[in-house]
Amino acid sequence: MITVEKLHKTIKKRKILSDVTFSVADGECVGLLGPNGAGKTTLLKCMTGILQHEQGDITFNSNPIVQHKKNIGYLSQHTDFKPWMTCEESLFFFGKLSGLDKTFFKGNISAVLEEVGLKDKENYKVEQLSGGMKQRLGIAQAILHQPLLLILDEPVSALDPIGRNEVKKLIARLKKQTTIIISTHILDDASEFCDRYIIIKDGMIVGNINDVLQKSYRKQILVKTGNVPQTSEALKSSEFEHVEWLSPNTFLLTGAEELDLKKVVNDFAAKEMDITSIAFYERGIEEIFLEMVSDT
Ligand SMILES: Nc1ncnc2c1ncn2[C@@H]1O[C@H](COP(=O)(O)OP(=O)(O)OP(=O)(O)O)[C@@H](O)[C@H]1O
Repeated sequence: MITVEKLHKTIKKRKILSDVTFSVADGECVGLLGPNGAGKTTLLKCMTGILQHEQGDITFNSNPIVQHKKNIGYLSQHTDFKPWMTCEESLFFFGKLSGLDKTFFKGNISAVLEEVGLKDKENYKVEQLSGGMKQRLGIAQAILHQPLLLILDEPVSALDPIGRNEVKKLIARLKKQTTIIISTHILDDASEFCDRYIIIKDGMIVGNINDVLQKSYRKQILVKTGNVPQTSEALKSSEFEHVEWLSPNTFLLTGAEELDLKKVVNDFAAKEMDITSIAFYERGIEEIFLEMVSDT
């Protein structure tokens, strides 16, 4: 379990993180989402010990996280591989640079390259790799020492759809064996592997999308209808808090409390409304994210 409690970080006299508190359970894959400049990279760097925070605590299984550096794998937003080195040499170089035990990680390089799907590229130079392959090499470097916690800063944002797909598949595999915290701008991608999302804005945690999803579920029903004039009349007499027409024959019902779908269907049937489809409306994470980070 990782906990971040009342974290404050100032850079050049400017407050970058304020009172940041959250926790991540073992085995979770948590998305850290926020607009540009929200403080995601700063937060992740504080968690890896690259940056020092001035107030607050970050713990890993109840101990200060700095004592657990060997259990953390980190992929920074911009990898710094040398173009002339091969994949194998790159991993060896970075393993040595981060003070890993040589005998251990040397034997592990082959297995890790296999894990990220680069086994047949071990003698390729970095300059010969595609964007997706480079990012997978970055992840290989982050998992070389078999960390318990993997921190990935924007692993997919700079990639084309093919590269994104390669990296997404890899993350989906890794989440079965490691706790992952991942910052990203691409919400659709995040929804493919994240169990939960933490939203950060202006250096503060503004909420948890899952709480909003849970609270709003069953309060809205999306209906498609064939007989619009009669439908409009029937809705006037109903108990719904709000009716929003999304297209000439589609409307969204909002209840003050959770709605009973079966009852609504029966009521509409009694009023002889021609309903072609009816279901609870599930809001997307993008919609909720934009609402949470908007200034209005
Ligand atoms: N070394 C630094 N010197 C000055 N300001 C900095 C420094 N590092 C970060 N900042 C500022 O801190 C704020 C948060 O930056 P950070 O990189 O953590 O945000 P982010 O959410 O990761 O952004 P992005 O999504 O654009 O990568 C920004 O306003 C940034 O300009």
